[in-house]
Amino acid sequence: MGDGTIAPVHIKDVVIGEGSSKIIVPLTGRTPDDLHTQVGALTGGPADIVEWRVDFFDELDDHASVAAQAHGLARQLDGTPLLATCRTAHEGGQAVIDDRTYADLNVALTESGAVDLVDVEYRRDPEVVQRIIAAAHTGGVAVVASNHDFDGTPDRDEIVSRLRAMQDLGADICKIAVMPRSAADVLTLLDATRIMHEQYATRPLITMSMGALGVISRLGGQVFGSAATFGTVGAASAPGQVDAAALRAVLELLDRSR
Ligand SMILES: O=C1C[C@@](O)(C(=O)O)C[C@@H](O)[C@@H]1O
Repeated sequence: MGDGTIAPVHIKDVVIGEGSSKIIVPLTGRTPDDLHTQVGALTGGPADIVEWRVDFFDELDDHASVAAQAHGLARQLDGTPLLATCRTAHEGGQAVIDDRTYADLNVALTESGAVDLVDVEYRRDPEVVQRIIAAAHTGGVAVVASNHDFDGTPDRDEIVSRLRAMQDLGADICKIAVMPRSAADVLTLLDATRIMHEQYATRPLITMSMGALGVISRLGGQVFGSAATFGTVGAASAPGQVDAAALRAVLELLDRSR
């Protein structure tokens, strides 16, 4: 049981789980040149954290090249924390890889020394998940355990139980994205976030209801206990993400009213 105390996660100058919701901007470039251009467009913008969606990268199979690209991004980001995410096709991403390759890739990323956080799909093979979490923690990389449901919204207890399972695995941050079919589904996600945050969480959560119906959860999720939200500078990485600058304006408005 959580006792209402969430341990914030400190990544460079950013504290997740304290203060305003953090804005995470995804990069979806396929080549080093595309990625360089995308990072260039972030300068002076609202990104607190940048997510590299490694599954979009053309050279995904070459782990040395992935690690080199991570270093290139970290250099160009110059202090903005970097989250590496390989989203598999099981969870709505581009990567069609087996669990062992998934583990090798994520371990290579954590051992590169270039990334600050790594996304781990907690429903991959349990040994694989443990291997990545151990490697990340050995290297001082924070683990964002994740789960995506692009087909629908599980019921409230199921969402809470998935977030609790991620926490029990030793994740530093627990994240879930679900697809609403109705306004009630959006409320289900928000209420599950609230229950988890108030009753069980000992670490920060990131939750969102995707698609057009779910946008409200990306704007106001922090009221219910979501510590970060994804917004775009250019291309989106999931349905329902809104422009990061507009998102910043909304977050500031909410902060001013609190
Ligand atoms: O897990 C998430 C959340 C996300 O799917 C979203 O809905 O904003 C976007 C992904 O890039 C990220 O890895």
